[in-house]
Amino acid sequence: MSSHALATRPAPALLRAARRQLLETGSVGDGLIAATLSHSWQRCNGYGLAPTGRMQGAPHASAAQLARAIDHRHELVSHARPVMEFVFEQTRDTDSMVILADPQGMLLQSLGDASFLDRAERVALRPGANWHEQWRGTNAIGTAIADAAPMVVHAGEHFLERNGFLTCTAAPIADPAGRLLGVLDISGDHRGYHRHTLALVKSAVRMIENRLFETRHACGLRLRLHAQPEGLGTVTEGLLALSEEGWIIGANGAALTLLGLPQSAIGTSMLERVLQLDMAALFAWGRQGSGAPHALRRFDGGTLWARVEASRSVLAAQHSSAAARALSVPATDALAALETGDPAMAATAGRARRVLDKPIALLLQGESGVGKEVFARAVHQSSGRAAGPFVAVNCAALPEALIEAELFGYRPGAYTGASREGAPGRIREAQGGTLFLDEIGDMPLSLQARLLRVLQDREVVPLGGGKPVAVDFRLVCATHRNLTTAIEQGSFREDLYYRLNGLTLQLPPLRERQDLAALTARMLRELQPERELCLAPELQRAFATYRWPGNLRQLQNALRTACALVDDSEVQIGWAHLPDDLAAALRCPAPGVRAEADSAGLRAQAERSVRLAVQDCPDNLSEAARRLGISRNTLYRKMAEFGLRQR
Ligand SMILES: Nc1ncnc2c1ncn2[C@@H]1O[C@H](COP(=O)(O)OP(=O)(O)OP(=O)(O)O)[C@@H](O)[C@H]1O
Repeated sequence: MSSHALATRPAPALLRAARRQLLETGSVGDGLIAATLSHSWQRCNGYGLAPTGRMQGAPHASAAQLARAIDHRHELVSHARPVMEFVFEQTRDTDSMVILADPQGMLLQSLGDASFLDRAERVALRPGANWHEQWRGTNAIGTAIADAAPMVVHAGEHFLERNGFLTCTAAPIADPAGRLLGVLDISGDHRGYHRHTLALVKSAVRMIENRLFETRHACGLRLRLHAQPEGLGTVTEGLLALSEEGWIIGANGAALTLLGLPQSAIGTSMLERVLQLDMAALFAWGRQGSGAPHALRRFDGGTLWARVEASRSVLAAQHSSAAARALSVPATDALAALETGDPAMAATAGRARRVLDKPIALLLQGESGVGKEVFARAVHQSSGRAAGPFVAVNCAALPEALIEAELFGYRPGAYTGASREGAPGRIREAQGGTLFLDEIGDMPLSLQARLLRVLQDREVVPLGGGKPVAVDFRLVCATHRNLTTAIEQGSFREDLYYRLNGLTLQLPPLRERQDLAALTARMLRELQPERELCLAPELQRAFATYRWPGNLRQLQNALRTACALVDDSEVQIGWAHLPDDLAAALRCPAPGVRAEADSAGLRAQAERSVRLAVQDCPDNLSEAARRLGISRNTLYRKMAEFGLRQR
């Protein structure tokens, strides 16, 4: 990370000359002031900010919004707080304050000298205020976010003159997957400027990042790295989290520096590419458990010292999968293929694995597009029924009469339009395998009663009568609805719910997953196996803060488009390769405080998008759904909600 850390600050006269030039010509000539500063000033000019006079309405969160934001970032806040207190102790009585901000520039918490607080209050340097550059011009917090780098903004370097009495030093805080989590800042009276403040902020950020890393990867395979063995265990050590196959799934900044890797390597690189090492040896060291440092060779000949740590369960799992490999049994099941480093997803797969071959029905819950059907297939493939059929039925897609025939089968001539041969029905087709009932919450009540009978009696009676036929299948259901609410409202049978819900598994929405980088890398490999494509770093950052309303489906569609647009000579996916609507959504400043309240606006926006997509593809709703990054079922629901009719 480069930092705008000048040993000496530019003279006020130089700053004045540069500012005049900016206001007169719209840009600042090379060499007058540091490039980081002139770029930031030009951005502020572009935002239409005026350096003098009254400030335009910057957003300020209400107490409830602030509490929600703190709650949303509770992991960051809880790890940052003790470090902030430590930093505050170091800076006490220096007319300054220590501040934590979120990635949108909203101040979450602060600790300050009483003597300075009054003046800070005047420029809204208090929790709830937003210090994004767009509102407050060049400032250490906002500019550190914009440049993803540590930043010092001193006195007249602030774009708004009203902030000129401040000296501010900030550094971004990244999570172990390289995503921006927040910013730590020390702000004070400009007369108290001290060059060592930058070093203090940087090491405080390192402490917070290391604490986050230790919590996130407490259960996996970890490597501590340092150029000297004595450096292991200190705040300067590199920290790496690895998957069993050796993928780098988490890292702190020091580890990336030691290995000479960019942040984009997290989730996309294997450790064997940068170090001469054998994963089996790594596990063996972990099993020794002595904590002794081992020497590792970089391909450039340098030596690094490493300490290996792994939880017992990881070591045991690796041991049994190594044994399975030795017996040439597939080492990983289909569920393992869905684990790309997200702890919630790994826990869900682990719970499913425990009941794989037991007669326990699974109920998958999660938003549209999180991969419920993919998960159901993986359960099937990992189970003893893998050789049998996997039959998926979408209960929301068909009218009641058809779904009844589709599911339970019918005898010849059972109803008008029935085929002459009759049909066994999807339940019987699942014989010996898995029946997946998607959108079970949308199943009509009358069919719920029939399904309940099938599950109780384990036999099906086809429509039109006849002898019951015994059936044996594994049931997996999925819904995005809250079935308990549906029961209260009388639209779902409670007795059926208990039959379906042997075990409920919750699949996390993409915005909450910690493995976005690894997941993206895997999707890119699957889409273009013969190429090594990766995301441009600025896109990675934008992806990490986006909400992904369409979840994995939306991500996969975006990457599919990008793969189609990227030239053969290119290795990085950039803005130009994204679908226009996604690029626009990613570019618009993160919603932060402003958009939160505006759910009516969001609804109107959603309605507009759905109308446009349906207008564009009136005869192909699958295509319309694909463009919107939602499933066809969701599109039908949205069309009904917005009063749009199918042609
Ligand atoms: N682990 C994964 N890796 C790659 N792609 C995935 C993964 N999980 C899901 N997808 C992709 O995301 C899309 C949505 O998956 P799926 O249909 O399983 O979601 P869903 O939760 O059942 O959606 P809905 O509720 O809308 O039916 C599919 O195109 C699928 O290929």
